[in-house]
Parts: sequence; C-alpha cells; structure tokens
Amino acid sequence: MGGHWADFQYEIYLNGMSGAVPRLPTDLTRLEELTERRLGPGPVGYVAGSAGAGSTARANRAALDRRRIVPRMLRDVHERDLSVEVLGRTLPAPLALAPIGVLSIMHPDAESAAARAAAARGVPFILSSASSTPLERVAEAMGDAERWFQLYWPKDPEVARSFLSRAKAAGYSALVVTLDTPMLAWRPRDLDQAYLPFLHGVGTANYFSDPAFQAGLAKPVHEDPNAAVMHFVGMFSDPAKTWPDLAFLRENWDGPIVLKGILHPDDARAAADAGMDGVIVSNHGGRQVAGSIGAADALPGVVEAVGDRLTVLFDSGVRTGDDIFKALALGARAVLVGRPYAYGLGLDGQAGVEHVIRCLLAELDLTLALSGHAGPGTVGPGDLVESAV
Ligand SMILES: Cc1cc2nc3c(=O)[nH]c(=O)nc-3n(C[C@H](O)[C@H](O)[C@H](O)COP(=O)(O)O)c2cc1C
Ligand SMILES: O=C(O)C(=O)c1ccccc1
Repeated sequence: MGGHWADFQYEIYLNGMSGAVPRLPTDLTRLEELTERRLGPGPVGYVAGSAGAGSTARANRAALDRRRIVPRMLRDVHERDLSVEVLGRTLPAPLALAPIGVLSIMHPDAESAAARAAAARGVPFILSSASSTPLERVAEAMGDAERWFQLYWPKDPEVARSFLSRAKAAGYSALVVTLDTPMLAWRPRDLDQAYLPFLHGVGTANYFSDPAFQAGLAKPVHEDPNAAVMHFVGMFSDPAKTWPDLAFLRENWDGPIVLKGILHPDDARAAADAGMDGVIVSNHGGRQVAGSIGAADALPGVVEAVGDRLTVLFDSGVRTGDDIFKALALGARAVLVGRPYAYGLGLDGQAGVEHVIRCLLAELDLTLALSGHAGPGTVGPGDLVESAV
C-alpha cells in the first residue's frame, strides 16, 4: 500500500510505545496560546491580531463552523490520493503555505525554515514581498521545490519590475498579487502596543537589497536606515491602482498570476477578463476590513462566477482538516493556511511547520476517508449542510 497522509496518526502512536508524545499539540488551535507564552505579547499580538474589534476573524470561523459535513458510507476509501491540479501543476495535496511577512519575529530562521518545511512535504511556499529574508536566499533553501512569490505592488514601477525579474530568476513559478492591502487596516492590538515590526526594519529585506529601491534613496540604507524604512512604508503598496493596471503585470510576468483578496463575484469576473489565471478568496485572515463577509461565505459566489475560467483558491480561518474539506466542498481547488504555521515556526522552527502541515493533511485525509471520499475530486456542495450553530 502506498503511503497516506493519515499514516502520521500511527507514526505518533508507535512513537508513543517508546514513551514519546508529539512535541506540539495535534489540535492546532492550541498553538497560539503556547506561542504567546514562549514569545511574549508583541510578536504574537501582531500575528494573532486582526482588524477592528475582530468581527471578520470571527466571521471566518462562523462561516466554516456553520457548515457541517454529511458523511457517506460504503464507498471504498481504502486507497486515497489527495493530489490536485493547480495552475498547470500537480500538487500532492490541496494545501499551500500563505504569504506571511516578517516571519523573523517568530523565529530567527524565519522564511527559510518555513520554506524548507514546505519543500520537505511537497507543499508550495508562497514568499511574502515583506519577508525578513531576501527572496534569493529563501529560494536557495528550497532546492527545486515549488515556490510562488507574493507581490505587494509597489508604487515605483521600477521596483515592481525588479521584484518580478528577481523572482523569476530565483525560480518562483507563480505570482500572487495581494489586492486587499493597499494600506494596513486599523489593528487595535498592534496600536495599543505601538508595535509594528517593519518600523524596526523587519520585513524589508527584499526592498533594502533591491537596486531599484536603493535608487530612490538619498543615502545608502546603512547610512540612514530610518529614511529607508520610511521610504518602504510610503511605497510598499499603492492605493491608486485600478483594474487596467493589471496589464503591467501581464506584460512583466510570463507565468501564472493569481489575485489574492477577492470576495465579490464581479471582481472575480474582472480578474478573468484581465487575463489572470486564478483568484484567492480571502479577507487576509480578518486583518483588513473589519465587518467584512466571512471568507467561506464569499466562496460559493466566486466559484459560480469564475469556477470554469479560473483556479479558485481559498484562505482565512483554516485551522483543521475538516475546514479544508469544507473549502473544497464549496468549490476551492486548494487552500492556504496562515497563522498556524507561523506559530509552528515560533515554537519549533522548521520541525514545527512540518508538524502543522502533517497534522492538517493527516486530518484532511481521515476526514475525506471517513466521509466517503478517496480524494478531493468527488467532494462538492452536496457534502455539506448549513446549520444554525
Ligand atoms: C502576521 C501575518 C502577516 C501576513 N503577511 C502577509 C503578506 O505579507 N502578504 C499577504 O499577501 N498576506 C499576508 N498575510 C495574510 C495571509 O497570507 C493569509 O491571507 C491569512 O493569514 C489567512 O488567514 P489565517 O491566518 O486565518 O489562515 C499575513 C497574515 C499574517 C497573520
Ligand atoms: O500584516 C499583514 O497582514 C501584512 O500583510 C503585512 C504587510 C506589510 C508588511 C508585513 C505584513
């Protein structure tokens, strides 16, 4: 029998025969509290926090929790295959690591450790523009494993062009363009601690190492780091962009382009009309618009609008294998997970991120099997009902 992701379950129990239990909890919702105890309130507040009074983060959970799986019996699930086609490639499972900036606030090995974990498990790693490690160094840590580059679309087109050509040269295959963050939202947890990592220079590695970015500075970064940080703050994203600007990206990137932060079916149609390859239905983990629609509530409308034209991915609130199952059933091709792997990184570096990936996929594998599915391909809206709670 070929290996199943679910085998992790028996690996854990067998290790237990010699007295070992997992180094981290297998219920990933417990990681936030453990990380806070380990790292203190500043970094964890930044990662765990969300916009406003947190209503969008809660809506993300409610939209997933309200949907319930209706398992089916006697459907031969002894051999399972979790692989999916995404943007012309076969992934071993419907999962990728979401772009998270400033990961060095969690662990000194930061993006390189997370990327190595993703590579070890065959899961795509999406590197943030705002990484603490330059994109070339992260690529080196990954060998030829699947990596995508997330673009915060800078105001300066020369910096944008430079990022795209650097990412291409370093072997990033797909471009993820985040549209929901033309500026940072009102985030009380960070405001109350007056804590913003990149004011301390964290998350600026791609910019400070970039010749086009440096060309915009009066003095070299090391001579006036504060001016360099302020230049970054003023240009990392551009609230003046509109849909016709996407032509610039199509001209300067010849691989797949995915727009991240799509919630309205009309925006999804506009993405398809602009020649994009995919969308990520996401509200940035509830970190941008407080009071926004729960991401899973936006998924069916987007799938109905463009499911036959674009690859539809999903994130925001995924914490368990059954959450992934529900997103697949609502029409997502694959999901991204964010905060849980940041906590895994904070608690145990690369091994902690691998733990998160293996737990999520073992649980997904078991959820599929126990619900009557040998793979993601047979999962659909008919596998869910909506309940009051
Ligand atoms: C600390 C932190 C930093 C993030 N940085 C970025 C980023 O640089 N670029 C981006 O597109 N999304 C960023 N995101 C959003 C994630 O990519 C993703 O949409 C979100 O975390 C998914 O929700 P989840 O954390 O509930 O899984 C960040 C999220 C967190 C928690
Ligand atoms: O904090 C975030 O959600 C985020 O997207 C971001 C933006 C700029 C720098 C670092 C992270």
